[in-house]
Amino acid sequence: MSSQNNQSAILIVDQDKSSRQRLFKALKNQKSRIVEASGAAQALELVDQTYFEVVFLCWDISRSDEFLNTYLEMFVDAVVIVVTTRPSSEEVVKAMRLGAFNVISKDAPAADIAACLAEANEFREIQDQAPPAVSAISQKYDVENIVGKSRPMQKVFKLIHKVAATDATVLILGESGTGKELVARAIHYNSPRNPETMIPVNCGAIPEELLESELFGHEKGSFTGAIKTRPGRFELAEGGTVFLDEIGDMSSMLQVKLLRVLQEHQFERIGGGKPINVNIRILAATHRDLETQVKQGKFREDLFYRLNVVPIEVPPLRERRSDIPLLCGHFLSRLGKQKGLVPKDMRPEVLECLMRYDWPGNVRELENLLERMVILADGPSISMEDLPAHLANHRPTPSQVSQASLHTVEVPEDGLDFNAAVDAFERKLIIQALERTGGVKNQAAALLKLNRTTLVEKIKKKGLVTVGRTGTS
Ligand SMILES: Nc1ncnc2c1ncn2[C@@H]1O[C@H](COP(=O)(O)OP(=O)(O)OP(=O)(O)O)[C@@H](O)[C@H]1O
Repeated sequence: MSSQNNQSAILIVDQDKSSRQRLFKALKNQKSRIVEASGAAQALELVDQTYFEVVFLCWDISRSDEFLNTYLEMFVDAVVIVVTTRPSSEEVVKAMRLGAFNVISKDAPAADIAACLAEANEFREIQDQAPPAVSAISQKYDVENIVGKSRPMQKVFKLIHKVAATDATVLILGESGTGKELVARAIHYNSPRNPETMIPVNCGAIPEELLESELFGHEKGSFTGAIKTRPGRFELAEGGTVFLDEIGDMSSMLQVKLLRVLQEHQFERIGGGKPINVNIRILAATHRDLETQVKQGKFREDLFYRLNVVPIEVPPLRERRSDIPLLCGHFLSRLGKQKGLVPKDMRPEVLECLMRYDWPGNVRELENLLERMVILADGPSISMEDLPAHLANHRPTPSQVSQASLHTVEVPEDGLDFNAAVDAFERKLIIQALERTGGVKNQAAALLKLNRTTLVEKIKKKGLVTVGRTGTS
C-alpha cells in the first residue's frame, strides 16, 4: 500500500489544538505530508481515504485499554506512536504490549519527536524489506503455521512482526500448550537472524548441573565425565537465537550467569577462565507468573526486567474460541498430509462441543484429541460417538455458566469500586460475546440474551465502537 503521490503521510490525532500544533511544528521539516485529526470520528474518515505510515496518537494513558485498542485497530497498518503526559515505564510497557511502537512524552523537545519519527521510519523500512510472503501469510491469519483469526491472536501476530524486525529480548507468556514455542520460531524466522539457527533449550526439563553445561559448555576435565571440551548452546547459536523455554524454572545460580550474557554478551565455559563473547538474541518463555515469582524472591528482579523488554502474551484457547474451527481445519488437513491418515471431516455437533469445552491443555490438547479421533473414528466423519465422554458431556447450561462466572468474583479485603467493577464485568462479557460471534452484534446480543439495541447502546457507552472497521455491525 502506498499513500497518494507516493509521498508518505503522518497523522496526528489529538483533541487539543495547541498540542497538535506543537507536534506539527516539530515534524514540519520532514518530507512527509502531515494531516491532523481532532478525534476518533475524523481519524476514521481519514484512514478510509489515506494510508498513513506513522500515526502520532495523543492518549491519556490512564484511560482504559479498550480505548487504545480501538484506536490501534483503526491504524492496523501504521506504526503508532503514543503521545502522553509523562508516561511511567509501566505505562510504556502497557501501551507497547497493546501494539504501540513507541511512547513519548507530550512535552518532549522537538528533536526527540523527530528522532522518534526517524526510528519509526527505520522500522518501517526493515519491515518493507521482509520477505513478501510473511505479510501475505499473516493476512491469511497464519504466521509461520500459527493459526488464529481472533482478535487476541491478531494482536500477537502484530507484535511478532514488530519485534521480529528488532533485536529486542522477548518474554513470551502463556499457559502450557498455547503455542509459545511457535511464537518464538515465528519471531526468529521473520528476523534478520533467520539465516542462522534458533536453538531451543527447555530449562524446566534439564537438571541444573546439566543445564549449566548445555548452555555455557565446559572445558575438558572440568568435572567427572567431562572427557572433552564441549561448546554450549550459547556458543553454538552464534549469530542466531537461543529460545529459553520454561525460564521460570531456572535456578538462581544460572539466573545470575544468564543476566551476564544479557548484559555483557559474555560468559565462561565451566572450568574455563577465558571470557567468550557471543552475538545472540535471547527469546524466553514461561507458563509461570514471573512477577509473582519475583515478589516471592524466586526469580531475580533484574533478570526479569532484562527479559521482559517486550512481553508477548499468548492467550489461552478458552479466551479465543473463535479460533477453534480454524484450528480444527488446520490440524485435520495436516494430519492427512503429514501422518498419512485418511482425511476426515467433522460433524457440526462435534465442533459445537469443542467450542464449549475449556481446553485446560490449550491448543496442544486440541491437536492431540483430533489425532486420536481421526485414528479411531470408523466412518468418513468424526461424530459424537468418537468424542471422549468428558467432552461429549460437557454441556454447561446458561445458569451454570453464570454461576461459574460469579464464583470467580470476590470482594477484595480493602473493598472495591462497585460501579467500576460492574462496568468492567459488563465490558468483559460484551467483548467476549463479540469475539465469539466474529463481531456480529445480532448474534452477540442473542448470546447475552439482550436485545440488539441495548447491546449497541452499551457498546457505544463503553467506548467499544469499532463499527465498519472490524465488522462488529
Ligand atoms: N495457533 C496455533 N496454530 C497451530 N498450531 C498450534 C497453535 N498453537 C499451538 N499449536 C500447536 O500446539 C502444540 C503446542 O504448542 P507449543 O509447544 O508452541 O506450546 P507452548 O506454549 O510452548 O507449550 P509449553 O508451555 O508446554 O512448552 C504444538 O504442536 C503446536 O504446533
